[in-house]
Amino acid sequence: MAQVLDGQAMAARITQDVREQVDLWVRNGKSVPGLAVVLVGSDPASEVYVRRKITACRKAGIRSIEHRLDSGTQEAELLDLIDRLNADSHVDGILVQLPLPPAIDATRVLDRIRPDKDVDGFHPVNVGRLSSGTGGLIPCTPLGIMTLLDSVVDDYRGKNAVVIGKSNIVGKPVAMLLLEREATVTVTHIETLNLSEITRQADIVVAAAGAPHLVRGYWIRPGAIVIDVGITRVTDEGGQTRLVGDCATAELDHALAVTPVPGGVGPMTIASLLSNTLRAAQLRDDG
Ligand SMILES: Nc1nc2c(c(=O)[nH]1)N[C@@H](CN(C=O)c1ccc(C(=O)N[C@@H](CCC(=O)O)C(=O)O)cc1)CN2
Ligand SMILES: [Mg+2]
Repeated sequence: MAQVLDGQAMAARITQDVREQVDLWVRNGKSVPGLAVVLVGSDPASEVYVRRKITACRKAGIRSIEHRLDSGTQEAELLDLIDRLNADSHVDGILVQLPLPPAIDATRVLDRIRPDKDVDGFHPVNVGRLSSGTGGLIPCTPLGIMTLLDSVVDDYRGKNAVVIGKSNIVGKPVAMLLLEREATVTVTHIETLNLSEITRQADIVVAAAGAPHLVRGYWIRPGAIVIDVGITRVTDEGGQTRLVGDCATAELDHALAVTPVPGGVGPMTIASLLSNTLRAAQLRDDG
């Protein structure tokens, strides 16, 4: 049987660890780290994620400040809010929940966030730092994936890692992080030909295509590690909805380790946001 990497349990440990570091930070006379959470519109999934982020902040002793704007908000109004949060010394991290309504240019909004408050790691300065291996804030899902992988991989050198998906949020940054550890990285996507032949060469597969059960048992070689990033809500014949990952996990008994959906990468995304917020507060304090 493959080991199931319990993201929920690992996220709870990270939250506790951040809590202890925040308490120490405050005992040393520093101000409580603050995270501004911006939600535009009422996308149901975004509502769930934002709620979870705010609950996680409370558990970690981080002050969260919620800014909810209606779906008709003008881009200028949102940029104005970002400017105010950038200038507010009580705000260490700024998070704009994605997706934004189509009328708003998400790139323009994310580029407006001060790089040192960009706890999502989406600003071009942080993207550039990640690709040049020179620090910066790392996007939350890739950071969570690396923490999960680190629990089963000692040394990435000589390992073949295949990433499925080329998004700016997951695929590209996780490829950079794996490359930084000196894994041999292949980035593939939904248009890649002979995908299963490529994944069969992999020691590590990160599936982030958003395609339910794309990765079948025969795609994975015995002893490989499989990280399932996809979360798709499907409705079965009885009208019941459930979450399905990118991997047919029931066919992966021969893997060394797999992440479940739900309860794998998702909770680690939120835990990584807490670590990034504390880090942003510390980096800003250090000057
Ligand atoms: N500003 C950002 N927007 C988005 C990000 C992000 O990192 N920053 N990532 C995703 C959504 N996301 C966080 O925001 C996220 C997705 C999923 C989970 C999660 O815990 N999933 C659960 C299942 C959830 C459910 O029951 O529906 C799991 O996998 O166990 C957390 C955060 C896009 N937007
Ligand atoms: Mg402060």
